[in-house]
Amino acid sequence: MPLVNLAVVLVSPKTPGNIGSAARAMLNMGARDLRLVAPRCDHLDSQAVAMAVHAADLLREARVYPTLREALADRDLSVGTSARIRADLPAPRHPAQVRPLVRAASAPALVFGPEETGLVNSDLEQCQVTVRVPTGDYASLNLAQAVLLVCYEFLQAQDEVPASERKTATREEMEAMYGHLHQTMHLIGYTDAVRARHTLRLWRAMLDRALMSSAESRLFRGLLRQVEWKVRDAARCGTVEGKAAPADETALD
Ligand SMILES: C[S@@+](CC[C@H](N)C(=O)[O-])C[C@H]1O[C@@H](n2cnc3c(N)ncnc32)[C@H](O)[C@@H]1O
Repeated sequence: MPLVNLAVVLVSPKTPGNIGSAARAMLNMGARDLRLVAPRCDHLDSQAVAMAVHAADLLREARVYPTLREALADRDLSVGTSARIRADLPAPRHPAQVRPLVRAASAPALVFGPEETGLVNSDLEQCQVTVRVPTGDYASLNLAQAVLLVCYEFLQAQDEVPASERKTATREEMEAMYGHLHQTMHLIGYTDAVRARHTLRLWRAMLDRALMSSAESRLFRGLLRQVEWKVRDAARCGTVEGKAAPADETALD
């Protein structure tokens, strides 16, 4: 079965040959949707076309985005990839461990980083999960080889069970929800400008694990709207019902 609706996102790739080889690897695994975020070279360069071989159409059809957020907006699962383990982010998983997530998704994306540096933390924060292909001591795979291996793993997952009918929230809906959560946290004094990023990161990791549906993300935002309304109404009337939570109950970070 081909990887019907999988998008492969290359963030800021530098070398045309790598983009062409990545396109070839995608076609090998049955994926066709290539997305480039702020590429640093021409993806239709002759070297890219030569390395793509029969996948040159994927290069011609590739879409270019200014930001990762825009490239992921219509996706319901985004999986980051990294050769490195980062101290300040959740540990990456073995690719086989994300099979249940892949099976639940109807519009997944795989995100790969630039050749020299890999994805930065703010890119990985936009992914529900990060995977790392186990290797020998030298962990850094060539970009196209990483695309081939991780797409292969996705293919195995999709082959096991047909895609679910459940409508998982898109990344655009989830990002809008996180923006709303951020705003509400500030309004109620749950966090401040210094701690906000870290606090939100903890909440994002927890809520991303829930694989919310569109309806559930709207339900959550309904709760946030009610909190906002209540706080503003109390401020208008000069009363606040109930007590604020003790500091140690809210201080997760
Ligand atoms: C050449 S690597 C970048 C290496 C970079 N020095 C780093 O430490 O992340 C280019 C991209 O291939 C993917 N990649 C390379 N090795 C990987 C591995 N072992 N597991 C998962 N992805 C890998 C990642 O997307 C990475 O950003």
